[in-house]
Parts: sequence; structure tokens; C-alpha cells
Amino acid sequence: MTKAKLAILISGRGSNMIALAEAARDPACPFEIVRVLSNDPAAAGLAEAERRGIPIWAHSHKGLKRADYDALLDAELRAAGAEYVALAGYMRLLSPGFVAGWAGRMVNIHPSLLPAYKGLDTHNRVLAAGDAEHGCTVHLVTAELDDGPILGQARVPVLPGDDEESLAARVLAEEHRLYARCLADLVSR
Ligand SMILES: Nc1nc2c(c(=O)[nH]1)N[C@@H](CN(C=O)c1ccc(C(=O)N[C@@H](CCC(=O)O)C(=O)O)cc1)CN2
Ligand SMILES: NCC(=O)N[C@@H]1O[C@H](COP(=O)([O-])[O-])[C@@H](O)[C@H]1O
Repeated sequence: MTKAKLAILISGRGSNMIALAEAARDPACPFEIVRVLSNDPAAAGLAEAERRGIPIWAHSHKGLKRADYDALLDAELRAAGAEYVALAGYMRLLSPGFVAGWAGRMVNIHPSLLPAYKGLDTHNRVLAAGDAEHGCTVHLVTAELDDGPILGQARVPVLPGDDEESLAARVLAEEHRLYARCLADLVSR
């Protein structure tokens, strides 16, 4: 079975990247990870990717125009032979030109039930609103932030006494299950 070549973009801890790497260890998994890339050379997830033998690329975006930085990113993705891109805690808005080059082949995981709570700080916003339910979403990436077609969602209850930490942990556990499933479906279409 020819596996789809997947590159993963991270900015920090990388637990979603690790969950995808674990899924890719299954011989039946339809994707293989060819590169982990980061806009932060100090991102904690990079060391774990290296430990797992996944080639990494890290380059700070600081001081570069967004489109110029994204052009470097694109060149590395092409050099890696990537066919699909997964954003996993990647905290930079990608430029329209870059997004157009990966249309239909780039996905993101977002910690809310989109279209609700686009952007940042989703857990605190859900708690402040007093919502009874929360969750996460995998969507195709478009130029518009958190606006692309939804591929999958997972729901969790908001429990009495929840704070940002307890709610984020409950959502993150669902993210790790949902992302690999949605990616396997996408690359198998
Ligand atoms: N063109 C797109 N780029 C990105 C998308 C998208 O849907 N379209 N999703 C995001 C991921 N994300 C939420 O899921 C997100 C990432 C970053 C930001 C943001 O405001 N970033 C600021 C800088 C913040 C920082 O450096 O800490 C910025 O880029 O100026 C909001 C939401 C990934 N990219
Ligand atoms: N707006 C993007 C965003 O907020 N993404 C969120 O950042 C976390 C990254 O964790 P990780 O680095 O452990 O995968 C995840 O919860 C992901 O949904």
C-alpha cells in the first residue's frame, strides 16, 4: 500500500503531532509522516519528532513578512515530498498564496465546535458563556481563519467545577482520537 506523504506543522508542545505519529505506526495507516516543521526552533514537540526519527525543519517567523516566511515553509514542504499538510497547534495565520497551493490537502484541528468560537482562548470563552457542551473540529484550511469545510467534530460535556485546564484536557483527549481518523479518511478518498 502506497502511503500518503503527510507533513505536520507545530508551534509548541506537539501532542497532536505525537498522536498522529502513533497512528502512523499502524501498518494499516494510510499516511506516513515525512516532516515535522515549526515556526519556533524551541518548540517542545521537535525533540520528540527527532526521537521518533521524523526529519524536522524549524525556522523563526520573526522579522519576516508573512508571505516571505510562508514561501520558505512551502519550499521545505515540496522538498520533503509532502502531499498533505496537517496543522497541529500551529499558531500562525497562513497567507492566501500559501493556502491556495495546498487547497483541499491541508487540514487544521481547532479546540471548539466550529463555527462557534473561532480564534484563540476557546476554553475560557466557552466557560464564560456557560455552555453545557464543547469540543473540537478538524477542518480544511482556507485563507479565512477557522472557516474551512468541516471534516469531523467531537463533543465533550462541560462539567460543574471545570476550569480552563480541566476542560482543555478533556477536549485534547478527543483531539488525539479525532485527528488521525479524519486524516485517514481524507487521504483515502
Ligand atoms: N489561513 C489560515 N491560517 C491558519 C488557520 C486557518 O484556518 N486559515 N488556522 C490556524 C490555526 N488557528 C486556530 O485553529 C489559529 C492560529 C493562529 C491565530 C493567530 O491569531 N495568530 C497570530 C499570532 C499569534 C501568535 O503568534 O501567538 C498571527 O498569526 O498573527 C489564530 C488561530 C493556523 N493558520
Ligand atoms: N488555534 C489553534 C489552536 O488553538 N490549536 C490548539 O492548540 C493545541 C495544541 O496542542 P499540541 O501542541 O499539544 O498539539 C490544541 O488544543 C489545538 O487544538
